[in-house]
Amino acid sequence: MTTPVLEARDVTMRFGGLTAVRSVDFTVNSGEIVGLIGPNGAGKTTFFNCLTGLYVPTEGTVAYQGRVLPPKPHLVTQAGIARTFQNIRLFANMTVLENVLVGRHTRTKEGLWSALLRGPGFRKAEKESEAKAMELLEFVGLAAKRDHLARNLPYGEQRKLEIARALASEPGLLLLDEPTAGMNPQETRATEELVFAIRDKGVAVLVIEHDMRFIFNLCDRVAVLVQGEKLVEGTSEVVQADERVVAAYLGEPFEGDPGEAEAAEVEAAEAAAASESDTAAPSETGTAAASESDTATPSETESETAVAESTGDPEDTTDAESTGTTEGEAQ
Ligand SMILES: Nc1ncnc2c1ncn2[C@@H]1O[C@H](COP(=O)(O)OP(=O)(O)OP(=O)(O)O)[C@@H](O)[C@H]1O
Repeated sequence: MTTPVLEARDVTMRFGGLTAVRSVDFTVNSGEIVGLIGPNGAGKTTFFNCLTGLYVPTEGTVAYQGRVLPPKPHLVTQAGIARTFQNIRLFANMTVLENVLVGRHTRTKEGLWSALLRGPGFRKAEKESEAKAMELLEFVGLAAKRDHLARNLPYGEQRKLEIARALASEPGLLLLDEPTAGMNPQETRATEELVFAIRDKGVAVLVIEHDMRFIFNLCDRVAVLVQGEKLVEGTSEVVQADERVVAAYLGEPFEGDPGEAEAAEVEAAEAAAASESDTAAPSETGTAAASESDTATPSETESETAVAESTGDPEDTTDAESTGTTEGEAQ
């Protein structure tokens, strides 16, 4: 029987005047792999951050196994939700094993004094933790590299290590933010197998990814965010066949487009402003030239944006998201 693991209700996140996520309802059931897709800037990571307590949603609630979660990352992890990040976040100068042991801290009972005095209780707990961490390293295929520094692992293995560390907190739900970003096809395929194996261990998975083949192969259900709103949700077949999804990715407007009302408002305001200025200064010379240059500007800006966007995708490897965590990056 499937039961809801995660239930987000009416989640909205605003940054000043910008609504990045708008009234999103979302459920992940036990045993499911669910995909969250959408064009750049659709609000996917913001929504993840609301689920994991990094952001306090402006409105709405997030519940895990029926209990509303406090918006605090460590309490969310303790409750049973773990995540990886778009930009890899490992302790670069720690070993592979140590990175996984850090992930276990929410599941160990030994306190600070016990750790400092290294009493028998602490040593026993430490042994158990190490055995569990090694099991996870076997699971992701990194056991042989237990003593390597995280920073020396190849990129694909750093991603695996992040997943092992997330699993170390023994979650019931794992959130993966672009797990195959920067991977070659073989690594992507291996990640797909790994996610299936995680699900088979009884952990539900929610994954954000831009690689559509990966998503549609992997997921039992896919939700599409566009401009902060959930546009479509269904099986891979349903989502792939929905013309609104294709239009959203191609940037074409469609009926009921979440941005349509706003665009109409802006157009109406611009038209009103133009007709006011026409009435105010009907005989001014140079109006035509000014309006020509005005119309030229947006397309110049667009092409600048297009160039900026086409010069690679640096965000995934070097930029840190501002999360307030104290973790170091491996790169
Ligand atoms: N901390 C923040 N402060 C202000 N605006 C933000 C913040 N984080 C995200 N945004 C804005 O919210 C919107 C959604 O961004 P978000 O990163 O969630 O999108 P995304 O779907 O994850 O995009 P991508 O696929 O490119 O990672 C964007 O317009 C972004 O600029």
